[in-house]
Amino acid sequence: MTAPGVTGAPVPFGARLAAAMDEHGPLCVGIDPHASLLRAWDLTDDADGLREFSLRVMDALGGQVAAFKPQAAFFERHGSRGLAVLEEVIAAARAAGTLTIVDAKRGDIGSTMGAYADAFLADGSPLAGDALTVSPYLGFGSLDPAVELAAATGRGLFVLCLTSNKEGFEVQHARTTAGPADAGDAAGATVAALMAARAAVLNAGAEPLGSVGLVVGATIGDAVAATGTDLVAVNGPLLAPGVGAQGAGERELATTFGSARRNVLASSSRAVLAAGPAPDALLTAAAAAAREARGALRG
Ligand SMILES: O=C(O)c1cc(=O)[nH]c(=O)n1[C@@H]1O[C@H](COP(=O)(O)O)[C@@H](O)[C@H]1O
Repeated sequence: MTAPGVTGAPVPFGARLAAAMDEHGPLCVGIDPHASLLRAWDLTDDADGLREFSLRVMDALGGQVAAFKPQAAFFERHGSRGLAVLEEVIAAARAAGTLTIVDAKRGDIGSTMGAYADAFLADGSPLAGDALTVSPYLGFGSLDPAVELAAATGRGLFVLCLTSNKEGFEVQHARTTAGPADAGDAAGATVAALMAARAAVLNAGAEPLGSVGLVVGATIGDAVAATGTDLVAVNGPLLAPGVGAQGAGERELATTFGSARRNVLASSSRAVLAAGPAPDALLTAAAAAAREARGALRG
């Protein structure tokens, strides 16, 4: 269920996220219920423990942060009961008025991508949050069914561009050769720059922010410049995982994104979750992470 605008059309995700970042600070809390975290919280590593963990996070932080990002893998590892918990988490976030980015990193072709879009982006689907992470490495155009359904329902996408893991360069820094006929100026560009250019076309003219975002890890050092990726031109939200447990902090956030930093949504999972299970401690950890993100990205 998307938030209706004045005209009855859904308010686009980019506008809703921009407002949430202004209100709560540019921080997304990732919900990654690792087995080790369940143990640390004295919970069982099964669907019951997963449910208890996730709903405690919702209770402690719902309405207090710009967004949640449940990582689908940690729900899928508990089978169908785990997926039911993911549905419950999405509904709880909606009830709390907090945006949800479902981190499922889907990517496929044609009608199969259409089915993923139906699952994660259609009104009424229990797995549909406010946005979805997607992988463009079957070609950006393979994401068209998701792009179209997200636009129609006021939802957003985060397209993997420069990921936080050290292996990503093999694909993302590679250069296209002659380039397909429709690549235009991007022919011969790095793959990352091409993905960003494609997102920029979709977000052109959107205010205050388009709804087709990119994932750009906060751990990538000088990769934005090295790949010639124009993050300002994207005019969309930039999801920046890698904060906290993967080692990035205020300095990395401030230096990685340059003049695109106002569009960045920093994302931290384990570093916030490890503060639990006490609700006050979770809230304190999230507030500290949000303060740091605000200082680094909006100071
Ligand atoms: O799409 C993502 O969120 C993502 C992209 C990326 O490049 N790197 C990355 O770590 N992530 C996700 O962000 C989360 C990071 O968790 P922490 O390292 O615990 O903060 C995990 O759910 C990852 O799957």
